[in-house]
Amino acid sequence: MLAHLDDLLGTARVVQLPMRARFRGITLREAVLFEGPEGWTEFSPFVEYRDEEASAWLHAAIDFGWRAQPAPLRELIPVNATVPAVAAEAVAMILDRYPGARTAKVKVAEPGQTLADDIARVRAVRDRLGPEGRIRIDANALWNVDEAEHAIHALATFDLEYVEQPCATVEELAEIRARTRYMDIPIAADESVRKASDPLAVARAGAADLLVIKAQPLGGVHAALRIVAEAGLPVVVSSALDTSIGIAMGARLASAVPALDFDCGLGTVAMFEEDVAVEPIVPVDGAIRVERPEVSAAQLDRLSAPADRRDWWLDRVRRCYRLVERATAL
Ligand SMILES: O=C(O)CCC(=O)c1ccccc1C(=O)O
Ligand SMILES: [Mg+2]
Repeated sequence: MLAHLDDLLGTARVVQLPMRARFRGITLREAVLFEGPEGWTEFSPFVEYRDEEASAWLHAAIDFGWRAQPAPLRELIPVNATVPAVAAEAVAMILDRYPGARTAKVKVAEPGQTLADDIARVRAVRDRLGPEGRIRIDANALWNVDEAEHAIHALATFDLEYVEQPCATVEELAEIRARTRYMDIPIAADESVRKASDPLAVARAGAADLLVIKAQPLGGVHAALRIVAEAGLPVVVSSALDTSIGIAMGARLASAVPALDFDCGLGTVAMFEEDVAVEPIVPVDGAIRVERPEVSAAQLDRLSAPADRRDWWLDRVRRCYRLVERATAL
C-alpha cells in the first residue's frame, strides 16, 4: 500500500465549498484533501454513496497523491460549459462563466420538469452558442427508452453532439442506440461506466458510441487509462464536481489519454463560489491547464468543515481505506 492510513489522516483537510446554484441537489460540496509526496489530492465521493463505491474514489486519491503520474501528452484541455437543469432565462448567465467554451453540456430529464423545459433550455443554449457551438445533453439515466426516443427526437432539431446516459441499463442503451441510429446522434455512457461493477461491459455490448471517463470513480488516473485502452472507444474526460485538486487529477487523465477528440467536463470549478486553490482551475479561452494548483492555506481555513462533518468524513476515510487494502495491491 502506497499510503498508510496515518499519512491520510495526518494531512486530511475537510472542506465545504459553496455552490453558485444548486446542482444534483447540492448547495455545499464537501471534499477531503490529503497532501502526499506527489502533492495535494482529493477524496470527494457524494455523501449518499456507500463505502464500496466510495472506496474507488479513495484509491484514486492515493494514486494521485502518492504515485508518479503518466506523462502528459497535452498541456491545455478544452472544456465544456456545464448547464444544470435551470430555467431558460438563466442559461446566458451560466454560459458566461465559461469564457471561450464552444461546447455546452445541458442537463435534461430533471424530475419535476417537463420535456418543454428541456426544449426551452437547449434552445436558449443554441441561441447563445450560435450554429457552430456543440451541444451535448445528459439525462443521468432518468428516461425510459420510449421517453428517451421522444425527447431525443424533439431535441435533435438543436443539433446534438451526443446524448449522455439517456437510460439506466446497458440493455436500454443498446435499444435507444438502435432506435435513434437513423438520427445519427452518438450515445455516450457515463453511469454505465462509473457505477457499473464492470466498467467495460457497456463497450463490450456495443451499447455506446463513446464513454465518459472520470478519474475518481474509476479508481484514479492509472486505472482509468487502462479502462480507456481496453474499451477501444472515444472518450470524454469529466469530473464529478471536484475542487481544483480533483479537477487537476481529471486534467492529468485528460492529458494522458491517447486521443482527445471531445471537449472535457472539467470546467466545473466555475460552479463554486469559492475554491481551495490560490488560482482556481477555471476555464480560460475555453480550456484549463494541466498542473497541480497551489493550495491556499487561508482558503483551507475559511472553507474548513465543522467538527461533526470532519469526524464523519474521517470515519469514512478509515472504512474505505480498509476496503482499498482488501481489494488491491497498490
Ligand atoms: O461533465 C460535465 O460537464 C460536468 C460533470 C457532471 O455533469 C457531473 C457532475 C457530478 C455528478 C455527475 C455528473 C454527470 O456527468 O452526470
Ligand atoms: Mg453524466
